[in-house]
Amino acid sequence: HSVAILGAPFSKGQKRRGVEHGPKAIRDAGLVERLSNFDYPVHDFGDLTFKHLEKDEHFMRVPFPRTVGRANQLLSGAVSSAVGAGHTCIMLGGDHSLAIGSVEGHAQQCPDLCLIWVDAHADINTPLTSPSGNLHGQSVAFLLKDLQNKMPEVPGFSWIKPFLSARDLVYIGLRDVDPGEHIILKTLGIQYFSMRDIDRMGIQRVMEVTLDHLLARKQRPIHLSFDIDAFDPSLAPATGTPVNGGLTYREGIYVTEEIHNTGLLSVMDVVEVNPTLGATPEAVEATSSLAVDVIASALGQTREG
Ligand SMILES: N[C@@]1(C(=O)O)CN(C[C@@H]2CCCCN2)C[C@@H]1CCC[B-](O)(O)O
Ligand SMILES: [Mn+2]
Ligand SMILES: [Mn+2]
Repeated sequence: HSVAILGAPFSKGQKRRGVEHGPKAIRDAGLVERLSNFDYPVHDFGDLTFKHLEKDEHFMRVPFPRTVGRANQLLSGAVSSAVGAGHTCIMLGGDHSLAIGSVEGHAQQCPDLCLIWVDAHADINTPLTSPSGNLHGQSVAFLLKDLQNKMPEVPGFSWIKPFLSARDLVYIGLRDVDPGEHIILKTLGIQYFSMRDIDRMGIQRVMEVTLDHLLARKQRPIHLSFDIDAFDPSLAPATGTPVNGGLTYREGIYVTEEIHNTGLLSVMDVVEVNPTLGATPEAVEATSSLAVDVIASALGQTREG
C-alpha cells in the first residue's frame, strides 16, 4: 500500500486566521521523514491551491459558502484521484469543513465506506441550528442522507449529493455538543462515545464497540476524520476551538493503532492545527508533532517495536 499526502491550506470554514498554515506546520514537524521509515512508498502531492471567490455573500448566517463549497469540490476530486490510484490518502488541513470534500471524494471510489469522527465536537449543525454559522461545525450535515430534509440549498454545494447513512458513522471524543446537534444525534440514533463514555468504558472497549458497530456485518474501507482538538488542550494547544478534558496521548494513539490493525484505513484527515494560535513556539511544535504521531500510528508505527 502506498501513501499519498495531500495538503489543504484552507481556513474559510471558520473565522480564525492561521489554520491554512496547518499543512506546512505538520510537514515542518517531520511528517515525510517519519513516514519514510515505513517500507511502502510515500508520495507528497504538495498543497492544493484554493481560490477565494469574490462576491461571496453570507447565506443565512453562513460566511463564505461558495468559497468553502468550491474548495471542497476541488478537494473531492483530488482525494478521489489519490484513492483511485491505490493510495492510502492523508489529507492535511486546514479547518474541518474540508471533510466535506475529503469524505465525498473518498465515497466516489468507496461508496460503502464507514466514517470514524474523532473530535471534541460533532460538527453536525445545519445552517439553521449552527450558533456560529461556521461551516467547519456543519461538515457531517452535508454528508448524511438522513438530514437532507433538514438542509437548505447552500450556495456552492449543489455539486454534492449526500450519501452516508447515520449507521455508518461513529464519533469518539465528544465533549462540546450544541443543543441542536444533540437533538440530531439522538433523533438519528448516531453511535457516539463522549469523553464521559471513554471515562466509564475505557478506550479499549470504546474501540471494540466502534469497530464491531461499523465492521461486524461487512468489512469496508474506513475514513478517519481526526480533529486535533480531540486531544486535551494541554497536548494540542494550537487549535481554534480547544475544550478541556480531552483525549490523553495514549488514548489517541490507541485509537489510531486499533484502526491501523483493521487493515482497512483508506483516508485520514488531520485538521484544525492552527500554528498561529500556539502561545509559544513549543506549543506549536507540540501540536504539530502530535499530528505527525497520530498519522504515523494510523499508518502502522507501533509502540512495541
Ligand atoms: N459547534 C460549534 C459550531 O460553531 O458549530 C460551536 N463551538 C464553539 C462553542 C464555543 C462556546 C461553547 C459552545 N461551543 C465550535 C463548534 C464547531 C467546531 C468545529 B471543529 O472542526 O473544531 O470541530
Ligand atoms: Mn471538527
Ligand atoms: Mn473540534
